[in-house]
Amino acid sequence: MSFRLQPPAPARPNRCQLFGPGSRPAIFAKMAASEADVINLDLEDSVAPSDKAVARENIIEAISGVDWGRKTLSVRINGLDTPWWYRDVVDLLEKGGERLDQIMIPKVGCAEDIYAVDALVTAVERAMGRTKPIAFEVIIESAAGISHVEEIAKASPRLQAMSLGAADFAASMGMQTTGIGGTQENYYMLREGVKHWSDPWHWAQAAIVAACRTHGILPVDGPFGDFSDDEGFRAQARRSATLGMVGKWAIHPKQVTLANEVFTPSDAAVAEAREILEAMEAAKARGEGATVYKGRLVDIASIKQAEVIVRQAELIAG
Ligand SMILES: CCC(=O)SCCNC(=O)CCNC(=O)[C@H](O)C(C)(C)COP(=O)(O)OP(=O)(O)OC[C@H]1O[C@@H](n2cnc3c(N)ncnc32)[C@H](O)[C@@H]1OP(=O)(O)O
Ligand SMILES: O=CC(=O)O
Ligand SMILES: [Mg+2]
Repeated sequence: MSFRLQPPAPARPNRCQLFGPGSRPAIFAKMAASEADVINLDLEDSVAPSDKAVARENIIEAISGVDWGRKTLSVRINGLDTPWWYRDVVDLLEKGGERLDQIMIPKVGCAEDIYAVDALVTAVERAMGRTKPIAFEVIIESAAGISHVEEIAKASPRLQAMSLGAADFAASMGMQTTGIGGTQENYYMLREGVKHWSDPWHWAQAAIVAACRTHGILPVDGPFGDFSDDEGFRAQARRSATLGMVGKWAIHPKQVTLANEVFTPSDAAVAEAREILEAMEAAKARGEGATVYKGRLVDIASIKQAEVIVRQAELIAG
């Protein structure tokens, strides 16, 4: 470990973030009754421009009017390039009550975007005498966002989570696809006439995970658009979990179970992690830093790997 220690990410479950348009209040209670760890009420791209004001009112009413249980409650505000975002922030904080946990800032391109929202949020919080500071989460979904991902990750102590937004990211990068996440038909290598598909999201995900882990933020995989393709969702989510992401968005309620399944370590994985910790305890008692577990090397780094899995399981168990 460097002299500068890696800070821990917020200790809360974030396996699934369920989205719903703020212009569709009929689904709010269904969202609250879901098994998602985080609820994202949307004011941005799932809401038509003509519905922005009414969606804001719906959400303000629902923040205190719906029982959200122990879920993290987040509202996605409009982007900083729109005329709506400042009113989103001011009204949510002035009229929304203390139950709101988090604001999601979309399409961030640089640290100054976070600074601007932080300044406004701080002023309204002080004016209102709010006692619970609002947390931030951001979406990396543009060429500028991914280019400045590390400076964004350290932009504010309010920042708790960072998602990859595959749809806007693809558009901003000029990617030749209308698919939202997952396998892209034309992204393959050819060897002896056989196609081998690669993962076009991999590098952006890895950059996000590295920035998040450096600064103690939760890295999250964004939407998977084809909600009729459960296996496609699982495959995308498994790759994200393997890379270090802690959860994934659900854009339809049927994706919640899938995300929870993938981002909850299996009983077998937790049992194996605990066995590795025991094997290393025994090794330590013998004065050894390395030993053999099921025919393979485990050493002091394996303790940290096993602890990641055990900590995830404990966090989810509450
Ligand atoms: C891509 C880039 C992004 O920014 S993604 C994030 C922004 N997008 C969103 O928030 C979209 C969220 N999803 C939705 O609006 C809807 O799920 C869409 C995809 C339009 C499908 O809605 P709909 O045609 O009603 O689906 P359905 O008939 O299969 O619904 C079955 C039951 O589930 C309900 N439902 C629907 N959506 C949600 C939701 N997001 N959260 C909770 N419940 C939901 C429906 O009301 C329906 O319930 P019931 O069985 O009639 O009681
Ligand atoms: O906001 C999410 C996206 O994929 O775009
Ligand atoms: Mg987007």
